[in-house]
Formats: sequence, structure tokens, C-alpha cells
Amino acid sequence: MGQAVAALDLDIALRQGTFQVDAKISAGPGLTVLFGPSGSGKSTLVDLVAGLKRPDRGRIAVDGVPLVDTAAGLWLPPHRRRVGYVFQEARLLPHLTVRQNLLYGRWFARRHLTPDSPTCESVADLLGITHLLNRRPAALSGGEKARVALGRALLALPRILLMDEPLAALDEARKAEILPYLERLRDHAGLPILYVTHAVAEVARLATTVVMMDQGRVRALGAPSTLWSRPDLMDLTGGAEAGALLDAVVSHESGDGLFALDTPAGRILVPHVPGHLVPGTRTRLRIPARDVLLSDRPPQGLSALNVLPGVVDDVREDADGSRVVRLDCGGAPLLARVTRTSASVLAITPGQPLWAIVKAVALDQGS
Ligand SMILES: Nc1ncnc2c1ncn2[C@@H]1O[C@H](COP(=O)(O)OP(=O)(O)OP(=O)(O)O)[C@@H](O)[C@H]1O
Repeated sequence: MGQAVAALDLDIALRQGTFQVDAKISAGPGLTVLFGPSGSGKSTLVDLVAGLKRPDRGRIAVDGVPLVDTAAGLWLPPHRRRVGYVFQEARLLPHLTVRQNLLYGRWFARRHLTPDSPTCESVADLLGITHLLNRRPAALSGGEKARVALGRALLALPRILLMDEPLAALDEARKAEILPYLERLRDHAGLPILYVTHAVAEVARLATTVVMMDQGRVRALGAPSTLWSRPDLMDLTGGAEAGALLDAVVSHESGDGLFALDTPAGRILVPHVPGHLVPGTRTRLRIPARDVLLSDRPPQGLSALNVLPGVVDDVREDADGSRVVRLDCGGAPLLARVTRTSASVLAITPGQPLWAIVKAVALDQGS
């Protein structure tokens, strides 16, 4: 059996000014998040895939199709790459209806149409914009415009979809409106997505794979729950948003409007989130370290629903002097942020058994 072809295969070097990008990525299907501090090279990688920047050396292939290969003298110009680039602002044509805007994307793809290609109708259905097809952009909300822009990109039959912080310009309500459609794209559009974000909530909800960028290089690549549990990456995953990402399966409704989710760390109860928690569904939970309390004995008489026993396996001091404690809960990591005083009162040391108390409201329901 031959080796599976990576959805995205990239091995490039580029110097721009004093900044050197040297990155090697091999990612499977689904949605790959580029994550890392400002200036770490995320947009540069997206631009390299789009063909807006040219590497000094290297190769980029999507589903085995090479887009650039300096050793072979290959350089496909941007318009021949069939990449869908979704920008922060929708950039719709104001004088055209939604249907015409969608078909504008299709025009560029006319030579690549097959009987299986998505249609204007199927894409409108996927993105929930069928009822908007005859409107003009001026009569759309920000979230609706963003969905039309996604549809236009899809109808151009791209090999890969590139999204550079697509939600950054939207308020929380608009983000919440778009996220389910991004999940549907990831699961049903059948094409790889390369997605830049700084937001851990988007990683939790959307990422199949995460590439951690740091100073132009790939620090780590892997599943979100794995990378967010690694102490050596805390400088990138930590800070105010430090927390654990746990893969979970929805088990059952437990009454009182609560749902039981099975995670490697144990059973966790979460409040109902409309339309999402169907038993058997795979999901991901984000548990911020600041919302986890620690106790050196099983807590009694507390209203918190989720108490998980664990063993301390790492303690680090954060920039503000607080301690981030990593607990091993049955093989899965949980992070808790405690003050320096609490850490010394509990005399927290590796190997010590502790109980993590997670406030139900602190749980953030993901994909
Ligand atoms: N044309 C250019 N010439 C010189 N330096 C550049 C050029 N474009 C980008 N850079 C530098 O390359 C580095 C990486 O930039 P890039 O935009 O890829 O980072 P980023 O991780 O996407 O950041 P952010 O999260 O802030 O968008 C930065 O230091 C930037 O100043």
C-alpha cells in the first residue's frame, strides 16, 4: 500500500527583511490551524500557499498537486493554483445579488466542473443562505456577508481554502453565528482548510490539526488536545488563556438541563447548548486554567458539579507570579491557575494527589 498523500505538504524557506521563515508542515485532511504569536510567520505561510509570496527555496503541494517547487523550477501563479482565499472582510460585489456573487466564483472554475462539483444550490444550503439568494450585499448582516464570501470561494472549486483570521473583525454574536458553518465546511466540503487564528476558542472548536508557529519556525504540530497539554509549549498556549482542551463524547442528558460528556479525564457535566449535544457526538471541551480550583482532599458541600481527581505532574510560574499546575487526571491533562499563596498553602509538588474542581459554567462547548 502506498503512503497516504498529505492534504498539505509544505517545506519552504523565505527571507523577508530580517525575518527568516523556515517551515515544514505535513497535515492531513480537515482544518489545520496556524497558531502562534504576532509576527511568527502565519500570514506569510498563507501567502506562500496562495502564491502571493515566493519562497527562496522549497516545495508546496496540496493533495499531492505541486504548486511550487523551486528545485524543479515550478511556479504556479496565484490564478492557476485554485486556492480559495477568504478575507476578514467579505469583499462582495455590491451591484450583484447574492446568487450573482456566488456564481462569480463559479465563473473562474468553469473549466474544472465535474458532475460531482458543488452547485450554487448545494453551497447555499450548506451555508444556510438559500433565502438570501436574491438580495444584494447592502441588505445582509456581517455574518451573512461572511457566509456568502465563503460560498463564493467554494464555488470556485478550490483545492484548498485559506482563511486568515476570518472572524477577527466580527463581534461575539456574529462569530457564534459563523462557527457552525465553518464546522460544516470542515466536515462536508471535502477540501483541506488552512486557518489562521489567535483565538483558543476557535482552535477548540474547529481544529483538526494545529501548527504552532514561533519566530518563523514550526515549534510543534499535532492534535489540539495533545499540544495544549504539553508543558514545554506553555509559553505559546499559556498566558491568560491557558487551559486544557479535552476530546469528549456526548453521553446522555442527565436531567436538570445538563449533559454528561465522557472525556479521558472522567465524566464532565455541561449545561445544555442548543442544537449541539446529541448523544454519541464527538466534541471538544476547553477548560480554562483560571476556572479550575484545587483541593488537597475530596471537596464536600460544594455546588460545583465537576470534581476530578488527579496527580500533579508539573508546576510552573507564570509571568504574573501565579502558578499553572498541570494535573494528570487518568492520563488526560487538566490545568489550574492558582496564586502563589495557594500554591504554598497546598504545598503543591509533582506526584501529589489533588482534586480539581471545575465550575460547570466554565466549560466551553466545542465542535
Ligand atoms: N514584505 C515584507 N518585508 C519584510 N518583512 C516582512 C514582510 N512581510 C512580513 N514581514 C515580517 O515577517 C514577519 C512575519 O509576519 P507575518 O505577517 O507572517 O506574521 P503573523 O504571524 O501572521 O502575525 P500576525 O499574527 O500579527 O498577523 C513579521 O516580522 C513581519 O514584520
